[in-house]
Amino acid sequence: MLSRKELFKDTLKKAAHAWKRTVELHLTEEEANLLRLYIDQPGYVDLHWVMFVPAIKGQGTEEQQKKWLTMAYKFQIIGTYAQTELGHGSNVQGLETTATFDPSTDEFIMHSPTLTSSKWWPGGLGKTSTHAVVYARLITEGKDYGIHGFIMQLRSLDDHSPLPGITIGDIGGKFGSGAYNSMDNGVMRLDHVRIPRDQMLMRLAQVTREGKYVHSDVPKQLLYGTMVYVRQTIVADASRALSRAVCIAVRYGAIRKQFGSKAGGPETQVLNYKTQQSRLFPFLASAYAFRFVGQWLKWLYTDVTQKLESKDFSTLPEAHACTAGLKSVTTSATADAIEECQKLCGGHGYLNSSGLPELFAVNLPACTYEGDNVVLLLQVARFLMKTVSQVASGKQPVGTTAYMGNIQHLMQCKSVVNTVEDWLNPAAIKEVFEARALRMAVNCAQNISKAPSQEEGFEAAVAHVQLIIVTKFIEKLQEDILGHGVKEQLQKLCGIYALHLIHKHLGDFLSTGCVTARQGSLANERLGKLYAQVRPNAVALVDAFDYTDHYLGSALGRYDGDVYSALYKEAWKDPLNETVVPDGYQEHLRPLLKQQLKLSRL
Ligand SMILES: CCCCCCCCCCCCCCC/C=C/C(=O)SCCNC(=O)CCNC(=O)[C@H](O)C(C)(C)COP(=O)(O)OP(=O)(O)OC[C@H]1O[C@@H](n2cnc3c(N)ncnc32)[C@H](O)[C@@H]1OP(=O)(O)O
Ligand SMILES: Cc1cc2nc3c(=O)[nH]c(=O)nc-3n(C[C@H](O)[C@H](O)[C@H](O)COP(=O)(O)OP(=O)(O)OC[C@H]3O[C@@H](n4cnc5c(N)ncnc54)[C@H](O)[C@@H]3O)c2cc1C
Repeated sequence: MLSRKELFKDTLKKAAHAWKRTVELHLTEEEANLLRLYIDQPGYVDLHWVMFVPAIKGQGTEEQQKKWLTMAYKFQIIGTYAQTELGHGSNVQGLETTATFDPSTDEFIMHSPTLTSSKWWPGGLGKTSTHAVVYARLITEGKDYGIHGFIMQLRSLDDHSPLPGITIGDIGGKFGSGAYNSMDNGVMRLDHVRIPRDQMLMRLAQVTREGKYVHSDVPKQLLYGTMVYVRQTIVADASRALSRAVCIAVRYGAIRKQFGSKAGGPETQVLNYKTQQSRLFPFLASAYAFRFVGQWLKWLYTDVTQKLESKDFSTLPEAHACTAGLKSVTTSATADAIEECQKLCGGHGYLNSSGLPELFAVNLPACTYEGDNVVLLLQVARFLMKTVSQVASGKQPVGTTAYMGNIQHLMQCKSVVNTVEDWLNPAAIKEVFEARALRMAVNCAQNISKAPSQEEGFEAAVAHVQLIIVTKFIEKLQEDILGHGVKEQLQKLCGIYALHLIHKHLGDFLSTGCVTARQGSLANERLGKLYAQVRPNAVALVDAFDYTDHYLGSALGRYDGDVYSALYKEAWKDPLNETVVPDGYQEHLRPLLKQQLKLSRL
């Protein structure tokens, strides 16, 4: 119910309080992250910690890190990540902002040469950030060396006014009433702003005092390293958002009753309807699947980072493909699922008090930021095409593409599934997912030489990423899992996750010959049985997410199930209910009613 200005100020207040508590309680970095996570309101601090600091860590020299991170860690400066422009977001190489080296003063001149080169979108840029890592085309000795990162001070540290030559503001209201409107996404134009040479982030490349451009021995793709880091964290965000929506829809489904009353008996809980289960339980399974794959991705990222530190860059392409692909598949699935959860809750799901509209509006842009999901899947396709060609030339693939080394078998194998129970076998499931992913990638690679098809590459990428998620779920179940019966429940969810994908993408599985129509129908039968088996534990499986009512923010998802009183109470809090007769009655309603009354008497 807050206006945009009030909402923004509220975000500043919360962020300042969280920082105060972080310092007072000597929180570790991980604890401070959790605190920000549970504040649960997008704000400038996200960009500061999640992008500005990592960009300097990844692209700055040791000296630069020492200088800037010391201030950033103490919040003496607030930073953002200013990459996207009005004219270009996905195509990073198409950015237009220039950083021209002037050897006479040992400075870079930062400039926005066109309207489309205005920086546009960076979070916190609009009203808050004092500094930014700005991405611009480096020009020295008359030559354009492409996009590089530069640290710029944007606002005075005394009175917060923009520095000379910098025009800066907020880009305006966004989707939803609250949601991302707490964030001051900004616009910025630069008019020949001078910065010292040593504010170019120089780990990847340097410009000497004389203006010579010098490459480092690290790959230039590390320029994109911050995005890899954030994409990895977004997978965990997606799993969290999805589990919140599912928690609301499952709990409400157990409370809501419609039809089915015979001879005055109780009506049916909507969660017992098969159609409700087949729409909702795949989301429950996905929430767990995304959590496990998110944990694995965090491990992968840490492993790659350690390798990079010792100058081993071999796993960078795989890390890029995994983070891009998983960010894309999990955020798209999550946005779709939250929207569907709204429908699963019927009319009440459409109320703000259900918590679902806000959850949807906050998570929808994750499909776009940190890389548009389609663009990112096309990157995965590019990686797969390269891997297929390496396999063809005898190279043994590793990591998440290791399965491609089994090409002889996977290109011609037939699924062993013969009964409904056979679909309980993780090896049988894994084999059909591997065969589908490989055959789609190989078909795409073969067709590329004839007529390049983006869609084919996109579909192959989706199949590969789904295989990763299924595989990581199966691997998770091979670990020791505490708690009586917990593993059995997770096995059922793993089955639901995999089989619902077979159901959804049956066309792929059939057309690549991985399963027959009969096997497809056995998978559906198995899926129906799994839904029935999960139903008794569905509420416990969402309670296990351990969300407080406060964090869930939903009248429908309350732990105590007292949904109707909560909805009723929430309704009365609406500002429209502050007066019995609404504002506007005297000016607009009363004259109208009186007029009609007069007319009817004529
Ligand atoms: C931790 C807890 C926190 C708790 C707090 C809770 C809060 C949570 C907050 C979450 C915060 C989220 C905030 C979001 C704010 C949003 C920020 C942004 O959106 S920033 C802007 C993001 N922009 C993008 O993502 C742009 C997308 N575009 C690209 O990445 C690239 O342009 C492209 C990859 C699409 C194309 O690159 P380009 O160089 O033009 O083309 P190529 O395709 O030829 O690629 C060349 C070569 O490089 C490889 N490559 C590409 N990207 C990477 C990479 N990232 N890493 C490694 N390698 C990469 C590519 O594969 C090619 O390799 P090759 O061998 O030649 O095939
Ligand atoms: C809430 C939010 C916060 C953001 N925060 C920041 C930030 O802090 N810092 C920052 O720098 N940026 C930020 N961004 C910008 C964001 O990174 C870009 O919007 C994103 O990278 C997508 O780029 P675009 O907007 O140029 O989309 P476009 O690339 O213009 O996409 C438009 C359409 O074209 C399609 N398309 C584009 N290229 C291709 C292709 N090669 N093949 C097929 N289809 C294609 C896309 O799929 C999409 O459907 C933010 C964006 C949002 C929404």
